[in-house]
Amino acid sequence: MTHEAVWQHILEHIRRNITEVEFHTWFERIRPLGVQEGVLELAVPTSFALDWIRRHYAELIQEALGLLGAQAPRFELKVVPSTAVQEDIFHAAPPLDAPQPRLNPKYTFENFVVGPNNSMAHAAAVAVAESPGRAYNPLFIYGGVGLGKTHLMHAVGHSVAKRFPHLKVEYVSTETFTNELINAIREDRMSEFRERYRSVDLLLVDDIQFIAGKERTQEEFFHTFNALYEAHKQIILSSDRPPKDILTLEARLRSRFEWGLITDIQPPDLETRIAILKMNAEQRGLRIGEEVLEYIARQVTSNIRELEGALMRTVAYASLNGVELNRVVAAKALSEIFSPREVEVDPQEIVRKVAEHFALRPEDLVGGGRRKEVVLPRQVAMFLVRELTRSSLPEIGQLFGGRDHTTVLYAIQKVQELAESDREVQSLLRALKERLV
Ligand SMILES: Nc1ncnc2c1ncn2[C@@H]1O[C@H](COP(=O)(O)OP(=O)(O)OP(=O)(O)O)[C@@H](O)[C@H]1O
Repeated sequence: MTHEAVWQHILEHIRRNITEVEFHTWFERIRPLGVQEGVLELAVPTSFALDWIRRHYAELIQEALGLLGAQAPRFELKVVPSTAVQEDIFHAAPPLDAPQPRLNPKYTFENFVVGPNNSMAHAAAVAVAESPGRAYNPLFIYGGVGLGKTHLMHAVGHSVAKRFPHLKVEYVSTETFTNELINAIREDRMSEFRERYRSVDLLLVDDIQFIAGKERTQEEFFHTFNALYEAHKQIILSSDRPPKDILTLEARLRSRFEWGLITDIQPPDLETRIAILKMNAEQRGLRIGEEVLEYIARQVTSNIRELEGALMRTVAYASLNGVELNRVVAAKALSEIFSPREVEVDPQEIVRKVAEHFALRPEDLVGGGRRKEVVLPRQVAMFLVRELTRSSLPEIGQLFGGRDHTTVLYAIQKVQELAESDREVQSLLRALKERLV
């Protein structure tokens, strides 16, 4: 199974470096066969393809292998005529009688790990899936990049499609909605466009923040929204921020987005990250030790897509170099993508350590209290989270009880100033950092 992880990584690199047409023509039919003594074996469908790939893409494949940490990057091509065409999950041929919504088959409720960071959003999604159009309408899910918003939306889509096969489910990104609208206007097909979106029973719209500033799209979406809402059809929207923070959004749309339930997804804590990695490894048939999983989970704290990428990179690295996957190997595999400041630090751990140092409880630091004894420790904790993790200012604000990013910025500047003028603060920060990294 590990050779497939290696190949997926190589494909990602190749895809970034060639055109879609080239990728589709030459790479989608290649199948990884295995890794023998550090050599990756690949099956291609014809000898013509073998020749072409060897002549035109060998360097690119070697480069990708090198980036994965292969010491002596090598691969071998073999002709295997029966190689099936790789099925593109998003464009799998729909059955003739029922067009399937554009849903990723992997994004189901069964594959979604529930933790304290997403339990509200998950519960709301389940409720909506059980009685679409009746529970919360619209359901508005917001949260940072790669935290599972799309996954949850698709999970509702799958569940509804299974429970209520007669209902029509449509998933669309705001970008696609906008492009389709532009094309419909240009080609004089507006009534077809309207019919398409107003005839669905469950409409899932991803990244709705991108509607900001697009007047015509807002206008059209407003009417789609009203038509569906009035007919008790379910609408689910995802965004990287709550409606009130989407600037240049028409007031009438904003208020509609706020009619139902607004729920957020926060970055997962360490335990949830480990559980996600565990599930991922199991699904791919990989057996990976607890300590390796924990190590990876400590590296990537605020983006689950990156967390999964780190797991696959680690597996690929071990496989290509023919070594057993342990903590040291994982550290080597990830050392190039994570600079030292990001290594090993979990924001929650910073809060715990700082609280412990000042003989406070972690809840005191993330809570709303403004007692003098907690103000400086909280500012120090915010400063360290900024220094030692990749959390953004709004993410830090959220971690510390939903504070505004300007408060976080103020805290960081304050500690910075103190550190420059006060030796005691300097040594405090040094001591805390040593205990954390
Ligand atoms: N709770 C979870 N359990 C299991 N996998 C998860 C979970 N949350 C996210 N993932 C996985 O993380 C990856 C990123 O998730 P997703 O694309 O849904 O994020 P997103 O919030 O929509 O990101 P973006 O802001 O980039 O659109 C996906 O592979 C998804 O399956």
